[in-house]
Amino acid sequence: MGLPRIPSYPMPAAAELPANRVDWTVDPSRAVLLVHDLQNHFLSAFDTSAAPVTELFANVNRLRAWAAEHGVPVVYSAQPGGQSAEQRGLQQDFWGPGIPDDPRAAAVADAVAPAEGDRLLTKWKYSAFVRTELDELLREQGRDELVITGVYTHIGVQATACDAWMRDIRAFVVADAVADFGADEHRAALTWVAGRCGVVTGTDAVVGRRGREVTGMAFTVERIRAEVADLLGEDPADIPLDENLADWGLDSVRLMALAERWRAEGAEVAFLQLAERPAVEAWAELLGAS
Ligand SMILES: C=C(O[C@H]1C=CC=C(C(=O)O)[C@@H]1O)C(=O)O
Repeated sequence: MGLPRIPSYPMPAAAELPANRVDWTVDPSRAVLLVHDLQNHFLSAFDTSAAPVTELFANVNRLRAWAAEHGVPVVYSAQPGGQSAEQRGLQQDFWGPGIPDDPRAAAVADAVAPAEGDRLLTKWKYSAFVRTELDELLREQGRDELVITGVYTHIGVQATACDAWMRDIRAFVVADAVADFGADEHRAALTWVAGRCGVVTGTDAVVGRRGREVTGMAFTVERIRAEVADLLGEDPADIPLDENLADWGLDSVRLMALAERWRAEGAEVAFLQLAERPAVEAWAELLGAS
C-alpha cells in the first residue's frame, strides 16, 4: 500500500491536449492559482530530476511569475504529516498512513516553495475544497476561476476541478503543470476534465503572450528601470542603476516575472542570469540595451 514508483514519462505537448467542451479563457482579474500537493512525500514517487517533474517545476514557476505580475493570488495546498487514522479516514484504506511525521516529507518542494504573501491551505481529502477555506478565499476576493497545477492529475487535481464545477467556479487544469502516475492516467484525467467540468490548457496559453502585449520596444536602461519600478511600485527615478535590486524588495518571483516577460519578447535571458547580478546596469548589458 502507498504510492507507486512512477517511471519517467513525457509531459503532454500542446498539440496532444484533448478538445475542450467550453471555450473559457483565463482572466487574471478573476483567477486564483492553486499549487496542489507539491510536497516532497508525493514527489518522492517520481525521479524528480526527470520528466515530467522537471517540466512541472519549470511550468509551475512560470505560472507563479505570471501570477505575481498580474496580481493573481497564489494558494498552496498541502496535507499534514503524521495524521491519525481518524484524520485519514478512508485515505487510510486506499493509501495507508500517508505522509510520515517528518517536516521534510510534508514540506513543499524547494523548487516551487511558496513566496511571501502566498496562502497555505491544510488539505485533508482529494479535493482542495473539502474542509479548507478555498471556497471562502475565492469568494472573499471576488474571484471565480481556479488555475490548477500540481499532483496527481487523476486524483486531487481532477477531484478539485470537479468540485470547482459544483460551486460554479471555472477550473483550468494546466496540462503541462500537473503530473500523474503515468502518461495514461494523465491523459485520461485531462480528457475527463475537458469534457465534463473544466478547461484543459497549457502554460504557454495562460502566461503566453496574453498578459502583456509584446511591445517590440528596444531594451534601454530607462525601459528596464521603468519596468523594475513598476513591479516594485516605485518611481523610476528612485531606482538606482548599480545597486542590488534584492535590497529594494525584488524577490525571486518578481525576478521570474521579468525573465518571463523579456523572454516572451525574444530576449535570450534566463532567470539565473538575472539573479546572478540583480542590477539595472548589469541587466542592460545582458539584454544588449542601447
Ligand atoms: C497528492 C494527492 O494525494 C492523494 C493521492 C494519493 C495518496 C494520498 C495520501 O496518501 O494521502 C492522497 O489521498 C492527491 O490528492 O492527488
